[in-house]
Amino acid sequence: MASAALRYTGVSVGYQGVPVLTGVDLDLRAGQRLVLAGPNGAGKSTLIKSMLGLTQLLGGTATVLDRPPARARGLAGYVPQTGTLDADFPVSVRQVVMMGRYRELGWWRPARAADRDAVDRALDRVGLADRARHRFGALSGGQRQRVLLARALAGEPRLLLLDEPFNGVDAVSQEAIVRVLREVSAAGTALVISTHDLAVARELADLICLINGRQWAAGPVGETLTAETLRRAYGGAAIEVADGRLVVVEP
Ligand SMILES: Nc1ncnc2c1ncn2[C@@H]1O[C@H](COP(=O)(O)OP(=O)(O)OP(=O)(O)O)[C@@H](O)[C@H]1O
Repeated sequence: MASAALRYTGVSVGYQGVPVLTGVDLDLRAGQRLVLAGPNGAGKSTLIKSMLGLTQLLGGTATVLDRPPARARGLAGYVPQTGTLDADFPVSVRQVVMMGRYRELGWWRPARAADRDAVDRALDRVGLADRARHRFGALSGGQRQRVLLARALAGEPRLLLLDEPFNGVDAVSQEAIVRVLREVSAAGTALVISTHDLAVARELADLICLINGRQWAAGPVGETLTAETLRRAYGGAAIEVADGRLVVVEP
């Protein structure tokens, strides 16, 4: 049984042969939560997409669930940045979550009892079972994000990738998402979560990878989110205030 969810060694990623992020070393195991932290444009989305084989690997070696990234695409759950699924598209919440079963099912086959059960469990988990028949586009931004999380969970992935899952999300939905992420990691799913919000990073991470064009630090939270590494990664002043929260003032 494979144990490595992710293994990156000296990885560079980019577009049209030009790197936007270099020097990435990652080792993620079952049940661990890795936060990719860095300012806007740091390369967080690019790095997450590389884990699905969607951006070009320009150097180093990368395996995802012990395979080349492109071959892990159907196996890893993915919650893209909000706005990538058109809210006007006339589909129900249940139909969106059922898309998470297409790997099992093939999109052309009718859903089986096991698929319907997985969809029910996923909707229940994010607290939206009572919205199953509602139109996806009629939900709030936070609820839509929970539906997209349910879609990824319906595939019962061993690795779950979330790109800025709290952007445009209200406090109630954020709390619900944090709770679910803790539950699924406790049950053995490895998580990668990108965020520019260091308070969120601190709250959720077992491991942090601090990036901005290159990897500046990676490891356990206490060793990684120091004022010094933050100052380097953000290129500005990082101030640790009295309650232990870090504030970054970008130049
Ligand atoms: N398709 C693309 N082609 C060329 N360059 C791109 C492409 N997508 C992103 N980039 C560039 O790669 C760099 C990293 O972008 P990326 O979206 O990965 O950062 P990010 O940390 O996710 O930022 P944000 O928080 O703003 O989404 C940026 O300089 C961006 O302009």
